[in-house]
Amino acid sequence: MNKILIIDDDFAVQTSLQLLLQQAGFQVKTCDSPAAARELIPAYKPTLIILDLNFSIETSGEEGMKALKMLRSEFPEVLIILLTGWGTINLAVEGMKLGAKDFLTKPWKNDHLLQSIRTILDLEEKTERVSTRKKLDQKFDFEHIVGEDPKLLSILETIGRVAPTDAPVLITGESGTGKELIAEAIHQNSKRRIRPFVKVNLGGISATLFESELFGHVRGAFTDAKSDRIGRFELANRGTLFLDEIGDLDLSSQVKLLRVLQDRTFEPLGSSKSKTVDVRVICATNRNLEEMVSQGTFREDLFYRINLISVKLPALRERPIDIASLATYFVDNLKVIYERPQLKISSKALQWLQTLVLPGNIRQLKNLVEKTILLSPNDQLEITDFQKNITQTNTAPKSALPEVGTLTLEEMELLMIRKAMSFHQNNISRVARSLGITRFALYRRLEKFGIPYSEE
Ligand SMILES: Nc1ncnc2c1ncn2[C@@H]1O[C@H](COP(=O)(O)OP(=O)(O)OP(=O)(O)O)[C@@H](O)[C@H]1O
Repeated sequence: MNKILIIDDDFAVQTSLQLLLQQAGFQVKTCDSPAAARELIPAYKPTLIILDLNFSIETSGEEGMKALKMLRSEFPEVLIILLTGWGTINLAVEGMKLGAKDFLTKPWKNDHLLQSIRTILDLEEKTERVSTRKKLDQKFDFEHIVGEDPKLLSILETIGRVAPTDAPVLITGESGTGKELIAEAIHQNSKRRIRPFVKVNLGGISATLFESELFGHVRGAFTDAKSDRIGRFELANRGTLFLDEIGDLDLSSQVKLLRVLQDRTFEPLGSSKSKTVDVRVICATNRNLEEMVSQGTFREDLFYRINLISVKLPALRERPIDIASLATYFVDNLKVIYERPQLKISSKALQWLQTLVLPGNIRQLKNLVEKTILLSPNDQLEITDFQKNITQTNTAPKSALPEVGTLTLEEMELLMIRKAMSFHQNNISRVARSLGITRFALYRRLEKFGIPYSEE
């Protein structure tokens, strides 16, 4: 049984938490100071500690932070959840940086607290690593997600593991890398799957629209509000809310979002009646939120609230081994839709597709395949069929170097190797010669980038 220790100098808080957690099946002890906790922990060996940051002797929270530092350094294996008031939420953010697993604001909601504890314990327990696609498919439902690149497999492993918990997930990655697909897969593999998956695109949304869209409004709340409207939070109740382009949200909306994520309550625009919801939140963005936090354009507390788990999807150019299976998958789907059962891609064309620079990632590859199918009368699609549908900017740079900042040196190296492989039809000696390296050095790089080859 998991053991919990509550550290709080308020007797009322101690008893109410103890009662709640015991009823939920945990073994619980309480103490009223960090010093007492230090005595107790070695013998009691709690799995998780709930630490109140605001001891009543002083309200700045400094005492609580000192306690957290002590606990992290002396008992690093114990999981810690912080309790804090709204006034000191910045301390909780500092606490997350020091290794606390989550923070809750007072007054806490019992079910929210229990959910947070269970999620954190669950995540700690299931650390088993699965490595092959086959194994993952036996355990989870990733039906529409194609790919075997190790970077993708490790992402699928993570989302499979966290899907059943209520942990918020932040998905980052360039446009078209499959963020929405991953969000859907998390929902699909969770116990919320029979409930709604609601998507909201926050890109370019104004502050008023944000409120009425997410929280709903009552009739007359503003000039155009002719009738009541249910917000997306309520629609997603007991399901999953997918907030796309979270990095585009303005600061005043960020604070409103933080409140509802903290308290799980909100008021529709124009209403004073609070509503409570049970929603799992998944966010996505192609922006760098950490950088935005340091520039002050994204709230740090919101950042910590939404990314208990974060996954970064690789760009398609970082997982070229999946290009062939993705293209084949799109053809297999489209041949049914367009009633052309004989459609396929020649192996030369599949190899050629792997040499393309596709800044629009999987979406661009999908569009290219579809356009080619629509415009080509042939059942076997060849390089020339694809070439007609791809604009110059999409193909590998021919003479000029790409813009600074668009590619790293390593990505450039990978592109040049792929281009040379394609040009010399995988003849290793010629490829090595054209790149000015030895065959041995080329093999090493082919291994590193996971480019298939046959030894000479
Ligand atoms: N691994 C994959 N297997 C099959 N199809 C995929 C895969 N990843 C993405 N796709 C397809 O590529 C298209 C783009 O994916 P998606 O919309 O999820 O990307 P995104 O990262 O959310 O893009 P944006 O940032 O522009 O919103 C979709 O049609 C999706 O079904």
